[in-house]
Amino acid sequence: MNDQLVEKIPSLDLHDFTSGDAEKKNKFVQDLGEAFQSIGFVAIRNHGLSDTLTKDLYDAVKKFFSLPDEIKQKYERLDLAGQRGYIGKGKEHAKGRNTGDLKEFYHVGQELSAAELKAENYPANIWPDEVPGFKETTLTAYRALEKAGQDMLRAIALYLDLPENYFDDKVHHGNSILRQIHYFPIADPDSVPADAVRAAEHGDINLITLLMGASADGLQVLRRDGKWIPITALPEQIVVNVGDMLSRHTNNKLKSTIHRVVNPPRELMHTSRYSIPFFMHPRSEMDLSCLESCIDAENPKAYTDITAGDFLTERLIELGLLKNKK
Ligand SMILES: O=C(O)CCC(=O)C(=O)O
Ligand SMILES: [Fe+2]
Repeated sequence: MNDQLVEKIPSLDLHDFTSGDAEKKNKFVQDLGEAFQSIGFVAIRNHGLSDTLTKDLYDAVKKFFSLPDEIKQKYERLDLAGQRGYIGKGKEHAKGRNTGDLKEFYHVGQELSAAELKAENYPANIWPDEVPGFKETTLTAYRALEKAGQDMLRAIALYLDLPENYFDDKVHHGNSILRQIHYFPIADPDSVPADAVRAAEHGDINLITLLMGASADGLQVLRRDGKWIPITALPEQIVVNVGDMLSRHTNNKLKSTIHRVVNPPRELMHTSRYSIPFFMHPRSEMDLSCLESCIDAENPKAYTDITAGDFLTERLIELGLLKNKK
């Protein structure tokens, strides 16, 4: 068990894992595993997203969010539980809260043929007509992040003494979501509920999250001793963290660390913040039961058995995105 209390999240180079150098690969696996057993977050470079792609993606996202609310609302489909398209201001709240977050966002999932979507039981993507290039750029980024996520999961599998390809078939056509977020400007800070924040503290639902744009101020992670640590990623890095599904599957060996996005100082509330997390989900049928190798006398089994699909449904109800049908 790694008991270090770090002041900043560790930085790793994904090229060390993929370059074919066995020594570097082993070190990457160990460093990643130790980081995920303690702070639950790392910053990664050489993740496969070019500067041009990142810039094009942000340009498209900024264009979309600058459209009038009435136009954006054309792409809001609340019957899809916020799983595709636009989700309006204040609609999502963190688990255990009622006040909505100060954000609007857009969700993109797997782009598959109609037959494949039906087989997986996924809704089709929704694309805005008003922003040329939005679809192409978003899908290119989706695929690059999915590839980087697959490499990260291979490293995690090795750290857990599982076959390197353990997660491969589980994430093939997985229910992953690219979330483009706009923390919108607020002209009068007194006009929003006093306890409203950009993103209230939460753990992510999925296996791992790959986050573009965390370098802008605001993102903080909760260290084990209760101290909030600001994330300071470099422009060329993306941040990768453990989500609740992976934490559950490893019986809490890997940590899904609570994080939040705090509001800027009052005089900067009129400014925007953008970020783009990729939530890497497995296929709905993945069994998230705690791995036997992570259960022992000191670490008794902490969770009941559940599939990824059922776990997601449970959490979407808790987030206010899915109405409880019971
Ligand atoms: O905006 C960020 O930096 C983080 C967003 C986040 O944690 C989330 O959407 O789950
Ligand atoms: Fe998050």
